[in-house]
Amino acid sequence: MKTVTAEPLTKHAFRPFGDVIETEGAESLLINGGMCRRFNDLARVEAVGEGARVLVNIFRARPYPLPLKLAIVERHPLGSQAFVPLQPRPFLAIVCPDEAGRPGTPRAFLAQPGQGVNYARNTWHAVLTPIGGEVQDFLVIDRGGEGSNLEEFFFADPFEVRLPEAP
Ligand SMILES: NC(=O)N[C@@H](O)C(=O)O
Ligand code: NI
Repeated sequence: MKTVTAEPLTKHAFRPFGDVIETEGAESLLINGGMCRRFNDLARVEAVGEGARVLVNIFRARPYPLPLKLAIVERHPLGSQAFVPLQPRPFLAIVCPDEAGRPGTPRAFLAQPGQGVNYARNTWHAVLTPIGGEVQDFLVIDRGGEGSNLEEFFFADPFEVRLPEAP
């Protein structure tokens, strides 16, 4: 089984797959008479196709044991999908480049507390992957409407996803 080792989640590294939702390095402005700082326009939300609309959801997700066996990835051709943790704990964002309509080698990004992700429309990704042993809630922003918004791919040879060795 091929091994994928998680790498730090950074805007630059994640750019080909979507957005990192975080205040670090984000443009912001003071609003409400100086009582609030708005970190603005952090992700590109897309919802296309017949009857498309943006959904705001909460996912209460169970954690996965590590190392993770990754046998399937998916993508949403009609919309983006954002995951923002509601508890400040790490999670894994696993994505693949598209290679002529099939997912290439996965890349796993370890999101730190304070980071969320937005998968760009049609980006191959693993389903929501909390780690660390506790159920975790996520605010999820994605697309509703008509038509099929899910394409799945089953790897003939699953990958093993693990965290980097402690320094
Ligand atoms: N099924 C669903 O709403 N969630 C998945 O798309 C996912 O990426 O977790
Ligand atoms: Ni998804």
